[in-house]
Amino acid sequence: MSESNLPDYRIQSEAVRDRFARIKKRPVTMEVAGLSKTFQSRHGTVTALKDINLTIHKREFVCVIGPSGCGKSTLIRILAGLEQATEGEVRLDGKVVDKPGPERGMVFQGYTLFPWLTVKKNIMFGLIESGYDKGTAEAEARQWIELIGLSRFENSYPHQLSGGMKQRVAIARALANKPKVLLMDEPFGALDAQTRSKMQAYLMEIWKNIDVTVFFITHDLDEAIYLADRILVLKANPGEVQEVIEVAVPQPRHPEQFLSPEFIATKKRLEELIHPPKQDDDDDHLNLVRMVPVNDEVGSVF
Ligand SMILES: Nc1ncnc2c1ncn2[C@@H]1O[C@H](COP(=O)(O)OP(=O)(O)OP(=O)(O)O)[C@@H](O)[C@H]1O
Repeated sequence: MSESNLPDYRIQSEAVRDRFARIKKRPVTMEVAGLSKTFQSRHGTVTALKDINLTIHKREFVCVIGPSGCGKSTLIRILAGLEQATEGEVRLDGKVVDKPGPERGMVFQGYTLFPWLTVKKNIMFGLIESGYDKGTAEAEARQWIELIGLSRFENSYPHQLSGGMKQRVAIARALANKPKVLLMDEPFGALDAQTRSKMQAYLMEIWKNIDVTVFFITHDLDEAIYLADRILVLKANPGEVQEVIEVAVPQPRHPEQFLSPEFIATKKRLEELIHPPKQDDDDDHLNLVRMVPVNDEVGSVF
């Protein structure tokens, strides 16, 4: 499809409009209000986040995208309660977040499973911590292991699993505690392309069946469009909201939609926001100096 034939990325079909209207009527799960974060470093003050405002409704899937250094990880760490805001606040069901809590599950890129525990015991760990007796925790863990299709591996250790399997266990472990919000920081970033797309489809499938709100950071534009109801686009220096996009691609999502006009139009918009055309005065061009003479190529065109 040529660019001139693309629809405006903001145009929604009636079904998509209705879906967003329904989402907005749901209760607010998480609210980010006037959030700013500065760090003091050797080079001075870094404004990692500046005046971020966002309201996320129950069972919404929000993706965050932006160039390196725009504050994505800082934002998710503040939502997790691992980092404190300099200004503003985060509220979960109306309560201010100031420390980690069981109502927020986390899945990060590095496999955060306990290497010395089996799949089953990794999933049981949080359940026992939150007061389940061993028998109930074990029964609950088994249900999750079945749901993620790893029953044959319940007694395996993380090093015996592939990257995709480890992330499935990490997701199950986070969801077993029945969090209200699942915070995911580039959870599939370390996976090869094929495993990554399987994991995306798989996460969609789980999310359809579970009452959880998802906040998901990614560098991958296709991943953001495929997964998200809304995409929060940040810019760097300082980390500010550029745009919040309601994805016009209908739900439920399926891989054929990657070629749909709405998908391509949204991707084009994200590319414009994240990789704007270079200005002449940009100072990040390569300054290549030939270090050794390559006489046979002088004047040649290659
Ligand atoms: N503990 C810290 N001390 C000082 N500066 C920090 C600290 N943590 C983050 N920063 C700075 O804050 C800004 C945002 O960092 P952050 O890691 O949140 O960005 P990001 O969007 O997640 O980056 P990437 O996509 O590369 O992971 C960067 O300029 C970073 O150098």
